[in-house]
Amino acid sequence: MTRLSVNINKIATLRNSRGGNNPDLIQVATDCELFGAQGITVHPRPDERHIRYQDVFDLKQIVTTEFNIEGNCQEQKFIDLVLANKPGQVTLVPDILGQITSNHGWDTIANREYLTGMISVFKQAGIRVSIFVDPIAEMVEGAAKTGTDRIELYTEAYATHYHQDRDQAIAPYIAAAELAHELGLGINAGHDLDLNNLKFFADNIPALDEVSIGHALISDALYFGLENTIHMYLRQLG
Ligand SMILES: CC(=O)[C@@H](O)[C@H](O)COP(=O)(O)O
Ligand SMILES: NCC(=O)COP(=O)(O)O
Repeated sequence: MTRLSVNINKIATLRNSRGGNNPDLIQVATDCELFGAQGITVHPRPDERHIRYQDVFDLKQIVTTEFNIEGNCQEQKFIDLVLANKPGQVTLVPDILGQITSNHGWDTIANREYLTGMISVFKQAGIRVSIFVDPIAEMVEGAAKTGTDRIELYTEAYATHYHQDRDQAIAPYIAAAELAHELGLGINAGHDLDLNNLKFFADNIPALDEVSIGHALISDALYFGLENTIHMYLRQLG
């Protein structure tokens, strides 16, 4: 069954907006796991707009499911943060400074040598590595040559086009996942997955190991409550 990793970036956004500790990020992470989340994901960014580097150290002490740290390994501070905390998984995302959110996967062909070197650093530390890629065959093939354990399919395009034509929206992701599986890569997915589009995605993507979901899930929790919302998302994953 596909595992649900809850991204708690937006809890930190709310907390930071008033400068205090409400909502308490550590308590929310603990409760997410209590409510059934099978992983906790954070995406510390250099401007610390939401997840702060200290949050990662604090979360490492209490996360009992799988801890997934996402971010840009082109920042030395990110590399040091991950190696100091040794999460179960690191997800390498090619963000550039000032992006409102992540909006593209790696060019795994142009960055093959760089990614191969970075991936070996984290794997030697005993950390599973996933790299953020678009559902493009050449990028998946390039990912397989870097030594990464998994890819994370960037699902914004699927979410954007889901309502117009869901079969057309998911087609490149099915093809990319089939290729990744043939190449021996694990398959994660994330970005803009929500209660409307998640079940169709999970039902149709072969060998999907994990989805990481944050923005929509936390937004839904404002209406349905966090415990109920996590259960609703888990039900979509069957
Ligand atoms: C890589 C990915 O798709 C998510 O981690 C996303 O980047 C969330 O980041 P924000 O919460 O800052 O939008
Ligand atoms: N890797 C995707 C993630 O962690 C959360 O993305 P989103 O659900 O906040 O768009």
